[in-house]
Amino acid sequence: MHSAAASPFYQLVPFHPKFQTFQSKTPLTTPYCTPRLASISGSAKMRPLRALGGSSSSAGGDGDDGDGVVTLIEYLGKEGIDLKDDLVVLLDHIQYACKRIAAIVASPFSCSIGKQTGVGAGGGGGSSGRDAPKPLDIVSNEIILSSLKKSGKVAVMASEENDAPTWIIDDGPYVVVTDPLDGSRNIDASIPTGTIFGIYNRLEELDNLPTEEKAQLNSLQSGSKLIAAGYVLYSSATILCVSFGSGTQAFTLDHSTGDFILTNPSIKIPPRGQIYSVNDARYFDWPEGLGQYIDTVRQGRGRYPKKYSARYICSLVADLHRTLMYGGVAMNPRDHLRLVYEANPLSFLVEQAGGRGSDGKNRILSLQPVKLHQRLPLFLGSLEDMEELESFGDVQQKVNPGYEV
Ligand SMILES: O=P(O)(O)OC[C@H]1O[C@](O)(COP(=O)(O)O)[C@@H](O)[C@@H]1O
Repeated sequence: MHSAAASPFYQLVPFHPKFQTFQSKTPLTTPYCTPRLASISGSAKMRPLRALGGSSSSAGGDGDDGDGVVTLIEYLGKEGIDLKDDLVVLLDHIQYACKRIAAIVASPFSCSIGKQTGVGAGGGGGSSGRDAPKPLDIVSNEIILSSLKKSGKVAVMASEENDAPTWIIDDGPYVVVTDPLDGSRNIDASIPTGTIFGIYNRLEELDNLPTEEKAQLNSLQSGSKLIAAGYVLYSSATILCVSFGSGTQAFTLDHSTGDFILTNPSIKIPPRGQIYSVNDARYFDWPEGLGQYIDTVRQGRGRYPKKYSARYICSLVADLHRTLMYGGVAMNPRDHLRLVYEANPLSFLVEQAGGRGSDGKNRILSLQPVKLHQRLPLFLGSLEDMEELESFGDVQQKVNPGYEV
């Protein structure tokens, strides 16, 4: 018998508190259990359990101690890129939160969350209708917020799901912006979803302002100030892709140990792909330039003399991940996606992989946000594809007849 009715759903997935401080060398069999730096030692020196066994001598530099396996925490720590301890602790809490979300979106009980929690409309930016948050959006938001609080490293969290940023602690060194579960409108069909996050330093010069004001201003930093950004893709594999400003790396969740394993070091987006990704049903609402660009590349009449293919999952993280892997351009040409917690972190990742993020006219990271839930057209992709697209001039869609689906 399940006692599901008695407790919030997200407490029912297999995360027993005992696993959060698990230190045994015994191989783990329970999925998603990972040592948690902050709860064990608060130090970046803690080494997680090995994914595949192997020697303990260090090869140095990339966290690989000779067995060819590098976990996320090893990569971040002293034997990897050697981030500040505070940032390692924060990342450890973010990856833990995302494992919890991964378990929930894949759970047979996820569809009953709404009934159990009674959550529904509301949420960030006064959204309603198709933009209203789904129960899983709210649950994911709570999971991320709880992890950020427990990290002790975050002053303020700005989320798609909250009208205003949430002030957490005065001396937290970091600011986190996040879309906790993007693409959740697809969730009932088990289509991939994702978490997006960006990390800034707290602006200490604002410390004396009233809380609401400093929360807002810290969250509205330009994307050029990001110190880290990432996404977690919940798909056939759970992928954590992250950049700290020196390249973009992807890690794949090993379900047998609960570790994220480095699988795609130094991702380089191909300079040109052969794929465009857009909601093609809006063709007749597009401006002339965008229509001409798509017509050109799909007929193989562009600078690259091959016919392009269309791929559109309608889940931003999934569409971007494919674009990073295969090249091409992923876009949403209307004012729909959000600058602060979607466009900025994703543009940072794409640029760090050698690509470009633009609103069709300007580099995304050069834009100064003026409000938290600000929307804009978004184009992300391979350098040559982006240059060709922008050469058509008029690519931002202004017409919105009120799409319902
Ligand atoms: O309806 P469109 O214009 O194709 O937009 C789809 C896009 O909206 C998103 O679902 C995000 O919208 P929400 O932030 O409202 O969930 C993306 O994942 C996806 O790329």
